[in-house]
Amino acid sequence: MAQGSEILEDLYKTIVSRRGGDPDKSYTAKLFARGRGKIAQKFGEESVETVIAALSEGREELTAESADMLYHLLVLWADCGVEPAKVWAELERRLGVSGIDEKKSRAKKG
Ligand SMILES: N=c1c2ncn([C@@H]3O[C@H](COP(=O)(O)OP(=O)(O)OP(=O)(O)O)[C@@H](O)[C@H]3O)c2ncn1[C@@H]1O[C@H](COP(=O)(O)O)[C@@H](O)[C@H]1O
Repeated sequence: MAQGSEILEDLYKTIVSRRGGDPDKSYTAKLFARGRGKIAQKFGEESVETVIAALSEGREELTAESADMLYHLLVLWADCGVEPAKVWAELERRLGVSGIDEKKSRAKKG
């Protein structure tokens, strides 16, 4: 099975390729045509559905809702021109930095 990041990179490429496509043939093209507000709204809805699945449904539902949420997040990144590699780099930069320590250093700065 492909690595998670490879799947997300491939999906991102597919999503970008749908820009300007036929909204009757591609759900992604339909989302792009409806604009960033709609894409962000769909991501928000899928995020809430993921929370509901985690709190009151089973692992299968949580898995499916997580996939919906990730797909819509990638459409949002594509619409905003954020490449997945940028996000991987940010996550890599944070590797080994405790979230607790990072928050403390922010409090000192502020
Ligand atoms: N991973 C996904 C994916 N996950 C969810 N969805 C679609 O997201 C939609 C969510 O349904 P909703 O009823 O919530 O959304 P909606 O119909 O816009 O509802 P409203 O907001 O209009 O009320 C469904 O049509 C799902 O099929 C996805 N559509 C596409 N992909 C991937 O994107 C690729 C390209 O898809 P197309 O652009 O459709 O060719 C596919 O091969 C998949 O790999």
